[in-house]
Order: sequence, then C-alpha cells, then structure tokens
Amino acid sequence: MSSGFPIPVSVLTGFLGAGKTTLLNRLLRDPALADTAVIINEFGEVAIDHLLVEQASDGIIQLSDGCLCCTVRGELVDTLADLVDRLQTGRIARLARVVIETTGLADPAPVLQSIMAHPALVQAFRLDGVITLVDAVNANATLDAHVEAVKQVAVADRIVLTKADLVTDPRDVETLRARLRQINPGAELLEAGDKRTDVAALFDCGLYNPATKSAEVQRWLGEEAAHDHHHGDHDHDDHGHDHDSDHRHDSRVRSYSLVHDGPVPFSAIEMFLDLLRSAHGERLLRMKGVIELLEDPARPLVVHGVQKILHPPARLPSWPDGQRGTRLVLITLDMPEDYVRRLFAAFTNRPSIDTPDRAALENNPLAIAGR
Ligand SMILES: Nc1nc2c(ncn2[C@@H]2O[C@H](COP(=O)(O)OP(=O)(O)OP(=O)(O)O)[C@@H](O)[C@H]2O)c(=O)[nH]1
Repeated sequence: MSSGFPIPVSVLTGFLGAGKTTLLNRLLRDPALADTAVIINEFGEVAIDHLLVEQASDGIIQLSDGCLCCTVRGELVDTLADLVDRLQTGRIARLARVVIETTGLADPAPVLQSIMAHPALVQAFRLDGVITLVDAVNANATLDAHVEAVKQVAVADRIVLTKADLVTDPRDVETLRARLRQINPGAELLEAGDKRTDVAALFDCGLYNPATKSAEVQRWLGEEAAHDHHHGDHDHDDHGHDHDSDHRHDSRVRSYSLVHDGPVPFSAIEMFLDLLRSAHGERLLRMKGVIELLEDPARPLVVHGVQKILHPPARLPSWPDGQRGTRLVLITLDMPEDYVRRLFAAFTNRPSIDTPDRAALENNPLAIAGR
C-alpha cells in the first residue's frame, strides 16, 4: 500500500438528535477537512444535502469542497473497502480521513470492531478516535435509560457537550460534566458552542500519531491517575438527589489503571491481554496503555483496544514523559476488577496471596477464580 495509508478513521456518535450532523456540517467548512470522506451509517436522507453539488450514480457523493459523502448500503466494511479500491484505481484522487457518523442510539463498539477486526481494512485504516456528542438537555434521562448511551460515553476519546445553551441552570451542566467524567475520566470534555471545539481539537486523538511520532499518553494517563477510582454504587448529585442504582447504568462502568514498574516480557503481556479479551471481551469497553517491554525497554509499546479487538500495537521512539513502566487504563462494564488486577499481577510476576504464579497460569489459565 502507498504512503497515504493507514487513513485515520474517526467515529462520530451520540444519542438521537444530539447534534452530530450540526457539528459535522460546521467542521466540514474547515479546509483542514479537505479530502475527507463522510460515511453516514444509516439509510434514508442524506444529512448534509445543502453541501452537495453532484450525486454520483454509485452512491458516493462529491461535495463542493472536495469531501466525499456516502451512506452505508449494506456493510460498513464494504463501503470502506470500496473507498480503498477507488483510491487505488485513481477514481478518488486523495483520501486524507474518514468520518463515520453512526445512527442515534447505536452501540459504537460493533462499528469500531468492524474496522479494527477486518484483516484487509486494518492495513488501510487506523482508528483515530471516537467523538461522542452528549445532549446537555436530555443526557441524564438517556444515560439512565440506555446502557448504549453509557457505552458511547465510555468509549469516547472526545466528549462534546451540545445544547448547553438551552440549559437554564448552569449547575445542571456542571453535574452532567461530573457524571460524564465519572464514566470516562480520560476523554477530553468539550462544548459544541465553543469556538475551540474545532478540527484540531476533535481529530488526531489517537494514542499514537504516526505523523508526529508522539502520543497522547501523557494527557490521558495524567487524567486517569487523578481520577483512578471505583465508581460508587450510590451517587448523589449536587441537588442532593440520590439516584436509584438500578437505573444508573454508569455505576456498572468502572475505569481504573493497572501499573507495573519495570519491564515485562512481550509473551507475558500478550498472554494477559489474550486472556482478558477472551474471558471478558464484551465487558472491556476500552483499553489504552503503554508497555515497557523487556525486549526493548527504551521504546514504549502503545496498545489500544475496544472490546475483543486490539489495534495493531505501535512503537514510540522514546518515553513521552521520561517515565518508564507499564500503565494500562481500562474502562469496563460489569467486569470484576479484582479478577483483572490479580490476572495482571500474575503476569507481571507479582502474585497476590492465593493467586497462582505466571507459570501455573500459562498451564491453566482458568486457575484464577472470580471470572
Ligand atoms: N440550541 C442548540 N441546538 C442544537 C445544538 N446542536 C444541535 N442542535 C439542534 O438539535 C437538532 C438535532 O441536531 P442534529 O445535528 O440533526 O442531530 P443528530 O445527532 O445528527 O440527529 P440524528 O442523526 O437524528 O441522531 C437540530 O434542530 C439542531 O439545530 C446546540 O448546541 N444548541
């Protein structure tokens, strides 16, 4: 494949009517998004019709500013594969970026998985990040009612609050921000109405940016460290209202970091990640981390995963903050944290009491109870 690959893919998600199309229309006016293909993952209306100048017969639409727009007909992977084919056969001159707008209340994980798990697409595309829009007026009710909405927040790299202008009491926005922080401490929290919520703020949020050979590691690790906690089962908001934990899907979401000072053999980390994903894939909403490998401790290995899918690990040329060590950040849904911690300890050779050591685990991975 030529040097333009892998092409960054951003997923724009958010509840029904959260303001995805509105934000996308604003962003597409920025020349920085030239040569971007927008894939709208739904049938029916073309949402950005006022930008259209020409509709190609095959469903891919060339916009006046050079962007491409298509609605998914059939499988998303087919649409992405078709874009690669067009690029390689010269039917598209350039393709710098893909933005996938998902439908309202969808679980974004299958979209991410369809890209990251596809053997051919993974060569052509890399997941840049998930941008989740949250409607400040309706978010609390939606988060209470739909676990998909909580997942959308949990997998985000950027959370954009929309319609804050319609909320009369600013304290309600602050309460919502705290709730979103609780679900996903690592994501940057922005407001749609803020001029700074631009292309630069929303894109290129991968852990590893091949263009600059740098990582966002420092920022999200710092955030996570500051927020490392269990999410309480019994929260109350600023107005003193207790939430019924049965309706609080976000109490099922936890984020925590796993830290190991010192290098870890590649085989150990590989086995740890394999076991975690095979045993708990659906519950592992998001994982990001840097790993100090025994085999090459000077160059951190960056891992990035969504559910069972692990993005191909990238190498950084050096440690971004000078601090070595293995640090993984997990966002999980209904996953026994204790099991994960003990598994990690076993593979990093720090068995806790009653936990079999790594050699025993490699022979019998089920030896850790509590799954
Ligand atoms: N006041 C206000 N209205 C907004 C804001 N963002 C979006 N809207 C309005 O909310 C409505 C829905 O916005 P869309 O951009 O269509 O939302 P969407 O997420 O694309 O909607 P679906 O694709 O149907 O899920 C529109 O009427 C927008 O004008 C905002 O920040 N403030």
